[in-house]
Parts: sequence; C-alpha cells; structure tokens
Amino acid sequence: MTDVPFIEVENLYFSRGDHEIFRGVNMTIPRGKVTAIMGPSGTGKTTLLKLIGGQLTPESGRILIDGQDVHKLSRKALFTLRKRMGMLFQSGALFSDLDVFENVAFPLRVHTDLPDTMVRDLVLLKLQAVGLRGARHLTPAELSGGMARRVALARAVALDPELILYDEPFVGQDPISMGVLVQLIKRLNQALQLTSVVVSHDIKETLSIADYLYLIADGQVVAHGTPQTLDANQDPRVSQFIHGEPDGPVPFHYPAEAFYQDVLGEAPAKQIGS
Ligand SMILES: Nc1ncnc2c1ncn2[C@@H]1O[C@H](COP(=O)(O)OP(=O)(O)OP(=O)(O)O)[C@@H](O)[C@H]1O
Repeated sequence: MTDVPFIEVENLYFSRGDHEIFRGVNMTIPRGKVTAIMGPSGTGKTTLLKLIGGQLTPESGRILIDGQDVHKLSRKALFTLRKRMGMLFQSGALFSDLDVFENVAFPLRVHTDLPDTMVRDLVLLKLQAVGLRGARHLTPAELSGGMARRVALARAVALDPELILYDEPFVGQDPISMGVLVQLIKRLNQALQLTSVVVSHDIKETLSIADYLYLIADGQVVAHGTPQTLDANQDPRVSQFIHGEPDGPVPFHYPAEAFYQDVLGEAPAKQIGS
C-alpha cells in the first residue's frame, strides 16, 4: 500500500443543461480507507460517483484513479479499470430470474473464464462473507430487503475489486439490517483491503464507519476531515448537516420563482407570500 491517493479529483466542473452541479471540486480519496461523501439532497453525490466510474464526463478538470485519467482512457482500458471497481448503487437490483448463487456468480461468468468449480468456491466465499451462504438457493423474491442488499454486496465484490462505490447503501433498511450493513462495509473494507467510497444521507451510520469525510454543497467541497474534526467544525453549513438540523444556511427549497407567481400565473397586486 502506498501513500498516493487511490482517487484524485482535480478542479472538477460539471453541468446538466444550465444547472451547474460542480464548480471546482477537489478531493483526494485515500487507499484502503472508507471515505464518505455527504451533502444535501440534489447536490450531486450520485453524479460524482458516475463521474468517478466513467459513466459521465466532466466539462473540465480530471479524475485520476490509481494514477490513470479516467476520461482519457480508451474504451478497452476503461473496461479494464471498471473491473477493478465494484458498485453498489440503489438501482442495482438483483436479477429476479436468477437465484442468489447465480446472481453472485454472474460477474465471474461474464468477465472470467474460470472453471465451474472455482466459480463455485469464489461465490461461496463471498456469500460466506456476507453471512448468506445458506441462502444460495433462494430467489430474490424470497429475500428480505436487507438480505437482497447483502447479496448485491457479495456480487459487487465477486471480482475482488480494489475500489467499491456505495450509493445510499442503507436506504430503506430497518435498524437491524442497517447495523449489519454498516459493520459489513467496514469489515469487508478491512478484510479485502478495499478502498470504499460511501455516499449516504444516514449521518450517524456513515460517521461510524468513515475514516474521512467530504461535505459537498453548492457545487463545491465545503468541508473535509475526519468525523471528529467535522463534528467539531463551527461552520454553520457543516454543523447544520452533521447535526441534522432542518433550519440553517442550506435551503429546504430547490430554487424556484416566487410562489405567488407560480400559483397565480402573474404577479398579483397584493403579494400573498413566497
Ligand atoms: N439524468 C439527469 N438529467 C438531468 N439532470 C439530472 C440527471 N440526474 C440528476 N440530475 C440533476 O443533477 C443534480 C444532482 O443529482 P444527484 O442525483 O447527483 O444528487 P444527489 O446529491 O445524489 O441527490 P440525493 O442525495 O437526493 O440522491 C440534481 O439537481 C438532479 O436534478
């Protein structure tokens, strides 16, 4: 393991139409650690993961993964790099017509020529790691939400990635499943010597496993540091977020024209509030 960061985001700019999502984001994501990216809804956390994964291209700036500029790679080189990344996205549903075993085996069958006996051993190892070896014959319809998330996690690490990107891994989980997932992410990170990037709204859970945190808002990094340093940060934007306060400098409303204009079509003689 070296001290060179696994991911470097340099002066990143990205827009969707007129909406400027990132304006000059810089980040370094250390190897072998869990780094959390947090921020208000709609700030672009999922977008950032897609930029890191090479699914989206920045307007300017660059993203280096293990020294390689993701957006300068040939298709083939990007494909090879992607095999080193596991992704657990909210939308990453299991294949409903395959059982648990075949869901985890899928990336191995697609990306390797390993013989069946080795695929079997690897799948059972990954299922053991998430505590579901005994559930291998179940279909996705027979799993609870928490079990399904764990199978998706086993599938995400099937190819032994070096990096794993988690998008909202705790969403929709009951407190027990959430606790299991939190521990699992930390344990897998250590056991497999992964670099993990976690995007999440669940502040308490995320703070409990993150080695380092970035807080983004308004297109920029507003703070970064260890959970302890962010907890002690006096910046009202940081404090509002970290302590989950509804009121503060981060607005509740997405930018919009004045309410009365929207509702009445035109500006009335008497303003009835915005
Ligand atoms: N495919 C798309 N086309 C146009 N705009 C999009 C698209 N996907 C996302 N956006 C916009 O980009 C912005 C950032 O979205 P993104 O999903 O990355 O935010 P987020 O921080 O992950 O939000 P949340 O925490 O609510 O999941 C939002 O304003 C969203 O409306």
